[in-house]
Amino acid sequence: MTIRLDGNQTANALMNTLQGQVAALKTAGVVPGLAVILVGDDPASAIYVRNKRRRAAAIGVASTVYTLPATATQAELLAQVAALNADPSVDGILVQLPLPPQIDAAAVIVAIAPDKDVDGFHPVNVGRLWTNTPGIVASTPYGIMALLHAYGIHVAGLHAVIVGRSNIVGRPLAGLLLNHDATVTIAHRQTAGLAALTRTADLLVVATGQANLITADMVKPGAVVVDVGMNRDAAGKLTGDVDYAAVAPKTRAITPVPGGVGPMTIAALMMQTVALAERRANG
Ligand SMILES: Nc1nc2c(c(=O)[nH]1)N[C@@H](CN(C=O)c1ccc(C(=O)N[C@@H](CCC(=O)O)C(=O)O)cc1)CN2
Repeated sequence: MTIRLDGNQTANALMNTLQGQVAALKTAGVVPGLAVILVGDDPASAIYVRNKRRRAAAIGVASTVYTLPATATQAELLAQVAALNADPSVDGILVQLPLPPQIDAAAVIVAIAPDKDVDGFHPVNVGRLWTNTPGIVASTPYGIMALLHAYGIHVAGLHAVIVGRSNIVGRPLAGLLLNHDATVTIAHRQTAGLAALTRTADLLVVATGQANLITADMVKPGAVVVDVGMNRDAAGKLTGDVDYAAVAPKTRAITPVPGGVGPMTIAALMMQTVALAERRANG
């Protein structure tokens, strides 16, 4: 029988644990602080930021959202980052992506203090991941690993195929899976023979932004399938990159969209914010 990897349920369980950790921190005089910078008026980003704030409030993390207009300059954004770097009450800083075109996202990420970079996008944290001394890791890959762990799915020895090579998902997930002894292949737009490759995957992770890219014939029977896609159809309905109805019966386990990886992304952000606050509490 196929296991539905329920991100909502798993995230809620993790939140309960985090609530206890935050209460213990507060008793020790430390309130975990999360700063979120939102630039512009992308509607999806506004929803994700609102959900981050709600999740933070629910477990007792003090979160502040700094909203800058779509016309904000690079200098204004860097000044905001610098102020938060210097604020001792802030444990984690993140800049919601995507950014407006006049902003150089890489330059902004590199300006965040690496030990406050709760998104794990700073090159120092990327280097830590790829040298297998990870501290903070990108939230979506971290959330995927937590989801697999919650369902007792061990990746050691599995052939993991990741379709998508973004800095937010594909690349950091490859590092994490490798660190957990999976054999990893990353596929992308230029990969020839995608279907032949995905059919070799024991663990197939898809993060392309192409609705229904993965069809049943592209999946090995008994594979674990993780769908990171978030696509809106003409009616506004959210779908993943995997044809869920056709693929699910072939799999050992699969994430739904919505309710799979998305909620785990925010849970992972909270886990890492609390971990940074614990680091502060422990000196
Ligand atoms: N600075 C960052 N920017 C972005 C990140 C990130 O990790 N850091 N990831 C994504 C957006 N994102 C979090 O920021 C995110 C996306 C989706 C979800 C989620 O819960 N999705 C729901 C569906 C929501 C809906 O109906 O639209 C689900 O899958 O069930 C959470 C977080 C890009 N930017």
